[in-house]
Amino acid sequence: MRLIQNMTTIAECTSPENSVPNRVIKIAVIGGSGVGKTALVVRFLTRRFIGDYERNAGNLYSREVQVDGEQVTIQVQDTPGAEMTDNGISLPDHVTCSIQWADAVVLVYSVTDRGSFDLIDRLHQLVVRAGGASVPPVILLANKADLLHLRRVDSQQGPLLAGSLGCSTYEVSASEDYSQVHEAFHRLCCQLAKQPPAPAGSSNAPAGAATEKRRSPLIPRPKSPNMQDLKRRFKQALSAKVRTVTLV
Ligand SMILES: Nc1nc2c(ncn2[C@@H]2O[C@H](COP(=O)(O)OP(=O)(O)OP(=O)(O)O)[C@@H](O)[C@H]2O)c(=O)[nH]1
Repeated sequence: MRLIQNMTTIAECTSPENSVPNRVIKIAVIGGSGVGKTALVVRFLTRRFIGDYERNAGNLYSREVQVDGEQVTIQVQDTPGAEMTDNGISLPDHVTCSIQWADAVVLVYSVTDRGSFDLIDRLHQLVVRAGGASVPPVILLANKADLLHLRRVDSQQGPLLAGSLGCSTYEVSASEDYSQVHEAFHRLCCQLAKQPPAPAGSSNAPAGAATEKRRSPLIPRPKSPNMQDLKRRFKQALSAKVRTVTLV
């Protein structure tokens, strides 16, 4: 519970008498600035595309879903954008902590932003280093596929890069197509759900017991000045079936 203090979560209504804790699947979403990380996370969790976000300080979203017939809690950590600088890569600490915390990582670039594509290799190296002996599953998302006239990364380049990194890739559009986004995240969740369950008595333990050693116990949470605004937006976006919960 400490991990999700002071964070906005998005959850479907659940039965309060359900005493068996759900399996928790933790996913970190990382990539360059403005590639659509928040838009993708929100699209996956709420089906909605909300086109207007403040710069992301790193929020954790949570939702209960069915994966292969099992009720699981998916926690998705959105992260601030990484940037290439003259001295290498500029990476908020939050990103590294999120990778250490996660059971799986979603790497995102925008097909309209060559720089964000060039960052992926470096970000993947970071994931491999942070993972040590147990590198988490990774998928590569090429976002903004709808912006044909602004494309700067050919559609063949994503699969080539993914092949060299040993991960799956999906070309998606958070704004135009929910099903592609859902398929990418859902397949990842299915893959994680097949891993052995966490050891008894550790509800915050990762899905794979072997990966426990690399987990960061607590992600430092930058206080987002935009939290109130985000809450308002999500309340608008959520359907009647879904409620917004803030855990303090
Ligand atoms: N056309 C189009 N625009 C998109 C898509 N995904 C995101 N956007 C837009 O791209 C901009 C950035 O989206 P965000 O979701 O805030 O990107 P981010 O990666 O979270 O940004 P940072 O938090 O600044 O790193 C917003 O104006 C979105 O509306 C997409 O698939 N197509």
